[in-house]
Amino acid sequence: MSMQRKIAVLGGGAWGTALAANSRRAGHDVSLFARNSDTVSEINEARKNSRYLGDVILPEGIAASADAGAVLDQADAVLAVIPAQSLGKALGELRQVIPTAAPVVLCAKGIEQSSGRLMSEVAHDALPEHQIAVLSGPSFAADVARGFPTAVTVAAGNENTAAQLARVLSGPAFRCYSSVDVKGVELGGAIKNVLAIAAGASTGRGFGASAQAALITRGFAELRRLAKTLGARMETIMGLSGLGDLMLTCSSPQSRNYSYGMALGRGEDLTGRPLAEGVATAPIASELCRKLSVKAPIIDATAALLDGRISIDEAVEALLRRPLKNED
Ligand SMILES: NC(=O)C1=CN([C@@H]2O[C@H](COP(=O)(O)OP(=O)(O)OC[C@H]3O[C@@H](n4cnc5c(N)ncnc54)[C@H](OP(=O)(O)O)[C@@H]3O)[C@@H](O)[C@H]2O)C=CC1
Ligand SMILES: O=C(CO)COP(=O)(O)O
Repeated sequence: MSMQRKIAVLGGGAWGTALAANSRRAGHDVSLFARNSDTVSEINEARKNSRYLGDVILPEGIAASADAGAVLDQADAVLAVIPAQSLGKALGELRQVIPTAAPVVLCAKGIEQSSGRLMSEVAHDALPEHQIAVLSGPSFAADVARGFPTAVTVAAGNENTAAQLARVLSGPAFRCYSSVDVKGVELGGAIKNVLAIAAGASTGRGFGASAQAALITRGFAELRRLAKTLGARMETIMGLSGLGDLMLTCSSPQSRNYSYGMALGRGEDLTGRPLAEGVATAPIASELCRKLSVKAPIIDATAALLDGRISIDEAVEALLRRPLKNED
């Protein structure tokens, strides 16, 4: 059986375009829905998406369109690459035109601020008759768009669906591992963005590498606690979509969340910056932890910092002054 499929990508930003490029390199028929007509023409005519991916040249044959119905027609799999806070509304609007046989792979990393729902919960509510999967892991769009080696995890509740999607979405330099732990995979992606803002803020404020390592490690403990409480598997949290993505995002200014944190730490103007999903996820992640009685002082401090309730120095002082405890 030929592995060639029709892959429909929803979202013409950095990650949607990079995943379209990867799917094309994997030999699929690829169509991409972008709502911006300049993005559509540039992808079709110049094989570029300069607004989001600079001068990266995309593979031939990605068919971009602002007509979602045409993009989704006959699709075998759908990659939903719309930011977390807009995903529910967008999927609800597209429900009638997403083929019910096509699994919908969620690629956004975040928690819906208005409801506290994880992306899979948002999608199940918007598309109750579709199979939902998630793709997450350490993967900068620019790296994937350029065809640099990358590994991610694809999770679906059904083991065969996850394995099939991993086969279909893997490309020459893009290796997908499969998992049935949907919640674990999406939690890692959502929480690492919050922790990356904290790590970036620490760096931007001028604290050293030791502070950064402490924040990442203790932030990871908060992710583990939350994941355990929500029934995710620890192996997932220790894997690509958890620890792997945390390491990547908390250590590179290529990350928009980390660089947002750096700008915050330096006291720079934060208006007009690129998407940093952790900004919207931090307050709801903090609230979720509070509701579940999960101790998450770094997530809480990041939410308070973003909200302007405390300064970085006050946040650090409060973290350091907590009663001494066992390292668990
Ligand atoms: N960039 C990366 O390296 C990675 C990103 N991700 C995740 O992928 C998600 C998307 O990120 P990314 O692509 O980088 O973000 P970008 O900001 O680069 O692009 C977002 C895209 O989504 C479009 N969009 C927003 N709302 C809607 C909507 N309602 N309907 C249709 N399109 C919409 C925007 O359209 P317009 O251009 O018209 O504004 C834009 O093209 C995020 O959750 C991110 O965390 C995951 C892994 C890697
Ligand atoms: O999710 C990502 C890498 O895995 C991209 O991170 P940023 O959204 O912070 O750029």
